[in-house]
Amino acid sequence: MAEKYDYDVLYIGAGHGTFDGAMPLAQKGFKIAVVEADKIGGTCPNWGCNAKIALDTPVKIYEQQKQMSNILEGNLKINWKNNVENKRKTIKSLPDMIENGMQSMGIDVIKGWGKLIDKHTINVNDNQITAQNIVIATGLRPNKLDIPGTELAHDSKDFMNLDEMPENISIVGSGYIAMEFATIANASGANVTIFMHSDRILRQFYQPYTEIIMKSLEDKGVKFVKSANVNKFSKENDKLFVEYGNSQKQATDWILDAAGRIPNVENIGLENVGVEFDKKGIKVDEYLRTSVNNIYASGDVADSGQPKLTPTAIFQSTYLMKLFAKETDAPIKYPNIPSVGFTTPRIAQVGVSIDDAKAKPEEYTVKENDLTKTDWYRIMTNDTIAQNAYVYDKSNQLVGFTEISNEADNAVDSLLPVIELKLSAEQTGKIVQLFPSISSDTWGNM
Ligand SMILES: Cc1cc2nc3c(=O)[nH]c(=O)nc-3n(C[C@H](O)[C@H](O)[C@H](O)COP(=O)(O)OP(=O)(O)OC[C@H]3O[C@@H](n4cnc5c(N)ncnc54)[C@H](O)[C@@H]3O)c2cc1C
Ligand SMILES: NC(=O)c1ccc[n+]([C@@H]2O[C@H](COP(=O)([O-])OP(=O)(O)OC[C@H]3O[C@@H](n4cnc5c(N)ncnc54)[C@H](O)[C@@H]3O)[C@@H](O)[C@H]2O)c1
Repeated sequence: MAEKYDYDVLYIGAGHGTFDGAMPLAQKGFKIAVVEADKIGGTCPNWGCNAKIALDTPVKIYEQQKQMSNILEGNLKINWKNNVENKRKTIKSLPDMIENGMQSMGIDVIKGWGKLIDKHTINVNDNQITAQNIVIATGLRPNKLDIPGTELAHDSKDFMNLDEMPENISIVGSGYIAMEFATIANASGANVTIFMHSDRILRQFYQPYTEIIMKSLEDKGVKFVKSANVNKFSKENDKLFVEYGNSQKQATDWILDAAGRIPNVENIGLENVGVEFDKKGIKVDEYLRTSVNNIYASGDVADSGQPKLTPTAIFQSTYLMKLFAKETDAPIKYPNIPSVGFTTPRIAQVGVSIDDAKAKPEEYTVKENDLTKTDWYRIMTNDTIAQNAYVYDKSNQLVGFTEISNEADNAVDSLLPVIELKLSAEQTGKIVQLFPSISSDTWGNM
């Protein structure tokens, strides 16, 4: 293939929006190049999911051993230096593993900044490379607050590479990154203050549950400043300050700006070829095609209306593989994409949310459970927070599920086939789980 052009498909960016689809496409005989300006693998392995979960795993264990202090003796604590070192060790091999994987399938991996010159050509390292189809998968970057002193604040990447845990940390924002990193910093001994834009945390999730997470963090010493209106970061002598509200000011040692992430759409030549974009990302149709017919967008940079998460990026890059290989000519049809906040306890959901179900009682019924009272599994670990809610449609089909508990991620994962494949009661009745296990509890309550 690829007679007229150097490549059949050229990807800009080497994250999940690219490699999950590019590798099987190369295996099918397509000639492929991947251009990456930074670390192979992109955000998720290096600065996102994998890096974060490596730091968080000791935090979950630390919180659970505190719950079992009636049985376990001694006071364990988190050694931050060791935690960061272990995280570095754990993820170190991932970029090479992904690069070797791509190369072994015949993909040319090109290190450098890719920029569109025309609809079939990109410039990288002063070389022009042509391709029949181009996929832009350049991801997101932190949205630095546009306020005086913004350069005094740090981002999530900096947090995960802190050599010492500062005594006092201020976090601006109350989304995924703010809440997950507040959980980690608090368990690691820092005094954490969260400066909220509004009065809600983790706004994608069911508010009564997120309020429980907020209360739980408050009980552990985290301070929340609601509707803070942070307007300046400043430095006097060696002390940093977060200035907010009406001339209020708080001293701190380290500031995490977690006020969201924005698409990488600049300086990649989108304007040169007429690829349309706005602040939500690159506009795509239901084939992930941009406004230029041989240029596609995948993963976080695409404004696809889907949550900007790794499962979305994997699904999109895999869909493009099938489209390019002519294994499908159908528009992309998304599965129910699950999401989880890795706080302790976790909050996770899939399918129809509790809010949407309660807003349409004529369409849905919601069955809520307090698992700390009825679920011996959680009683054993002394969990004080464990609730879930099953959403059914009028035919009694399970269409949504939300849980707040230490095992919420596993509970949601176990129900995905029931929701996605619309398994009937007869079908689910044919399946028995391991016992005791989270999925046996989760299915048993269904
Ligand atoms: C702290 C943090 C924690 C997260 N935790 C989770 C989680 O637990 N679960 C989850 O599902 N999601 C999580 N996410 C989100 C997840 O990481 C992203 O959804 C996923 O990585 C998106 O993949 P992508 O390929 O679209 O973009 P990215 O992985 O960001 O890859 C884009 C790549 O493009 C490269 N690039 C950009 N411009 C150019 C150019 N011009 N030329 C060449 N290369 C270029 C970049 O260097 C980057 O490597 C987290 C994100 C962060 C920041
Ligand atoms: N567990 C996970 O799946 C996970 C974890 C971390 C990150 N992510 C992904 O990474 C991306 C970024 O996460 P995030 O936490 O940065 O984004 P987010 O959108 O979850 O949160 C952004 C926060 O910034 C606040 N904010 C916005 N503008 C502000 C302003 N001007 N001043 C103060 N606060 C402001 C918002 O109110 C919100 O609380 C998301 O796409 C998310 O899906 C996912």
